[in-house]
Amino acid sequence: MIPLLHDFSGSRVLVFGGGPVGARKARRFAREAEVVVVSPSFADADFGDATRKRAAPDPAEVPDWIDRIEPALVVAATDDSEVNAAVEDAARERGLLVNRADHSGERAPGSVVLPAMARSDPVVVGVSTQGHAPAVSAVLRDEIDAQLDGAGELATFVGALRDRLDERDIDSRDRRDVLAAVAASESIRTRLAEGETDRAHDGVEKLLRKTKA
Ligand SMILES: C[C@@]1(CC(=O)O)c2cc3[nH]c(cc4nc(cc5[nH]c(cc(n2)[C@H]1CCC(=O)O)[C@@](C)(CC(=O)O)[C@@H]5CCC(=O)O)C(CC(=O)O)=C4CCC(=O)O)c(CCC(=O)O)c3CC(=O)O
Ligand SMILES: NC(=O)C1=CN([C@@H]2O[C@H](COP(=O)(O)OP(=O)(O)OC[C@H]3O[C@@H](n4cnc5c(N)ncnc54)[C@H](O)[C@@H]3O)[C@@H](O)[C@H]2O)C=CC1
Repeated sequence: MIPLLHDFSGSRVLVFGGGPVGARKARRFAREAEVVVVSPSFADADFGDATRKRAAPDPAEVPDWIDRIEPALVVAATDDSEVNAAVEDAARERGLLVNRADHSGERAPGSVVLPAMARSDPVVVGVSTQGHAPAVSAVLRDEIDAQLDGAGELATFVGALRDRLDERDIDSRDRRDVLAAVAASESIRTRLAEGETDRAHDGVEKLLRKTKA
């Protein structure tokens, strides 16, 4: 399996199953997609901004739900494996992305796994065991999360620096060297994490003088 980032803004996601797992998936996707959760009952959990529809479709009724909602991705998170299988089949027939929450290990071709995630926007890290051991993904995610201090600020800062360098007369090799040096600079990252943006800019100027840019 290959990790990809997919932008779901403007898309719909349909979740079958309103238990804790359906809620977790709904919350995740509701950050940017319009999410609908179909279930006969809903756990006392945070579903983000998802719309809840109370219904218990049997396997034969699943395709109709998908055709009505027109999602880009479908999640099968019920506790009924026949319903989950019908969700997977109907999604696949329609060429939609499908995440099946009740399967691990060997995956059907074309299936989607949700990784454990650590974020320091705009930096995002996903960890997966390709379905084999989700608890391991969660532990590794916690370890990575502890290392992300200042990562988001650094990415935002270096992104803006790229634009500023485009306005300077700097050759492309020097540009790359400066960006790599700033990205790797512990002191600039620490200053940014502490909100000392001016001092981070001083650090950049020092590096630029070294490359005579
Ligand atoms: C294949 C996958 C499908 C998918 O994409 O959903 C899947 C499948 C299954 N999970 C099961 C169990 C658990 N899942 C978790 C936790 C998480 N599971 C997540 C993802 C995935 N789980 C995908 C693979 C990810 C990868 O590649 O590593 C995370 C990372 C992301 C998320 O779900 O958002 C999230 C961490 C969230 C976070 O902390 O952020 C815990 C730990 C806990 O709850 O504390 C347990 C109990 C311990 C255990 O059993 O290992 C079971 C058995 C159910 C049963 O037997 O009842 C199945 C089905 C099966 O094994 O058949
Ligand atoms: N991916 C993951 O991280 C995990 C996956 N699982 C798997 O995911 C499944 C769901 O986990 P939980 O939320 O903990 O289970 P749960 O049993 O608490 O919730 C299942 C939900 O599905 C609903 N449901 C039942 N029939 C339905 C139908 N025909 N249509 C729509 N909804 C229906 C139920 O009303 C309930 O709200 C489990 O059966 C298990 O196989 C379990 C733990 C973690």
